[in-house]
Amino acid sequence: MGPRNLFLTNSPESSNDCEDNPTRNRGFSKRGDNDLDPDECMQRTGGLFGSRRPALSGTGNGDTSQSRSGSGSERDSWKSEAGGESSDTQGPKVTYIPPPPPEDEDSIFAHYQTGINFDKYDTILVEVSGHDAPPAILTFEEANLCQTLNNNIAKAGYTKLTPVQKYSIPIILAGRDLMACAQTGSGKTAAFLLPILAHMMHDGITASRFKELQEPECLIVAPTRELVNQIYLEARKFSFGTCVRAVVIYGGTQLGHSIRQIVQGCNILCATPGRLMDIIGKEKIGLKQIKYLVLDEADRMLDMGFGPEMKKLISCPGMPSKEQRQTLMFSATFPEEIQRLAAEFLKSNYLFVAVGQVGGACRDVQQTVLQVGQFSKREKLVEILRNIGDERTMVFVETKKKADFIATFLCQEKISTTSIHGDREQREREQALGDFRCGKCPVLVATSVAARGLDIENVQHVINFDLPSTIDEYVHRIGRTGRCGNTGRAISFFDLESDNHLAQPLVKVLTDAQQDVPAWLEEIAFSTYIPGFSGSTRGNVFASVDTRKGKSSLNTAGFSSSQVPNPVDDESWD
Ligand SMILES: Nc1ncnc2c1ncn2[C@@H]1O[C@H](COP(=O)(O)OP(=O)(O)OP(=O)(O)O)[C@@H](O)[C@H]1O
Repeated sequence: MGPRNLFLTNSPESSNDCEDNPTRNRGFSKRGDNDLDPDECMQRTGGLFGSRRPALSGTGNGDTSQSRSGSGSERDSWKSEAGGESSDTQGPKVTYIPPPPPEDEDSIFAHYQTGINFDKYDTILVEVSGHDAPPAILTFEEANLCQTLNNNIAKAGYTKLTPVQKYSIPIILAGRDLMACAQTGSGKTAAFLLPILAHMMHDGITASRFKELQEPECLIVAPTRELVNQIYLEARKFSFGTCVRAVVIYGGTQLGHSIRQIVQGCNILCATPGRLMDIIGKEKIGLKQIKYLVLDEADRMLDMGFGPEMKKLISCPGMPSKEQRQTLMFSATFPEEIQRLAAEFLKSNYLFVAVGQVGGACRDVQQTVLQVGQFSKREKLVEILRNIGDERTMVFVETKKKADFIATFLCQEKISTTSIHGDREQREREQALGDFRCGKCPVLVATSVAARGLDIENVQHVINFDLPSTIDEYVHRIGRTGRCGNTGRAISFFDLESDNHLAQPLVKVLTDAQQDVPAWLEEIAFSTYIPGFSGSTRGNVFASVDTRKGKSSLNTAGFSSSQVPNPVDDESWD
């Protein structure tokens, strides 16, 4: 079974798609980029939060809200820009209506098993910084959740808290703002959903009913459509049997469909930024009642790609000030400069939870780095995939065109493959993910649009056909395997022509995750040492704790100078 319509690139639905902009646009670009697809989101650069994107031809896919050169003050520019999808004259309408998820209880609570290393989570060091942090809880019982929530937790197969849950749940229950950083696949979604739902239940939320303007209590934003959909399914699962209604809206789908979902009632809104701003602009969502604002993959939501949108969101009319709402940020990576930006969204007394090392890779993923030149990559990939057999494998490449190209190539090699990237129509993306999830196509070729958050059962392998531009992206990509205590493998092709700037951070990530570091990689890391190097676009590749603690403490949990050759020291990895 081959990928369908692989060459339906540049479809009208997707030409605005800004999900495929990896953190490459945070500055340091490793390649000449000549072979890269035009990355629309590069146009968003020009200063953190400061830039306005130039007008694109409005195609109305709803994941972007540019298209108007808004006039007037910054404060009300949200409205004119948010009209991005509203004009029917701006190109073909998006008509895709995603199929509703199954409603039966078994499907709602379907889950995969925790892995053999689940109990090892208990040994991971956790650091909480900030004042007056409530103590961690050790069991779900200690959280004192209502019976319905406890039933749902049990039906979801959760018997034991993960570390990020132990610390985050009491913090959120205590009403505190939170920035939490924990390894991929360690349960961050439930860490924010459960306490929010507990509060809502406790506050005696009124059942949602049909209204033209809905005023949700909770807003969850995430960078990709598939991820918000996944968060929505989790919210629906945990709110099962309650009167809390969760709704999901995202670009690439019919706007009218999003509106119809919302007007039926909405307590928890899960949204991608562009579609959210469109809907706010259409006055279908009012923000006055927002008590919880969650930024999942928060570092991504605040970087130059989505940061301006998030800034607009918090200055939308009606949005309660940070003092009046609870703001929660979660990610596996949190570069220092982004932590500083985040402060604008959070109360000054926010708490910072670091489970293990900020930006560290999950130790349940066995990482291998192979030296493979550009022209040998395809052959090597086929060799590896033939050895892997039918085990589910995600193959990451750097560009959308390459994703199509490699997927087609693999199909020609009789390896059942599908692909997901920002130039595919939403219908195709969902079909691809579905085919991969169910094992029909055990190989998924993906761009970074699939790097973050996706929780797919049984992904045993991640192959970085192309290494990403940043080490953060690498950590997220390999985190698609080795989830929830299960083990996984990641193989990365390191091209000496283009990847040398990643050698230092890679050595660091491998070492911290107790992986073998190839001698040749260490040598490159050593020889490409640049004092004050800030490649990889992370201000400090090894920021390990709360930036409020200052530089000196940043190194405590992250870096041991004995782990890399001299003269590289903590600071020099900056
Ligand atoms: N306490 C728990 N017990 C059992 N399973 C859990 C528990 N918490 C979470 N899970 C499951 O673990 C998987 C990973 O959780 P989740 O997707 O929330 O991870 P994450 O930390 O957000 O990962 P990422 O950084 O990749 O976004 C999910 O399938 C989730 O249902």
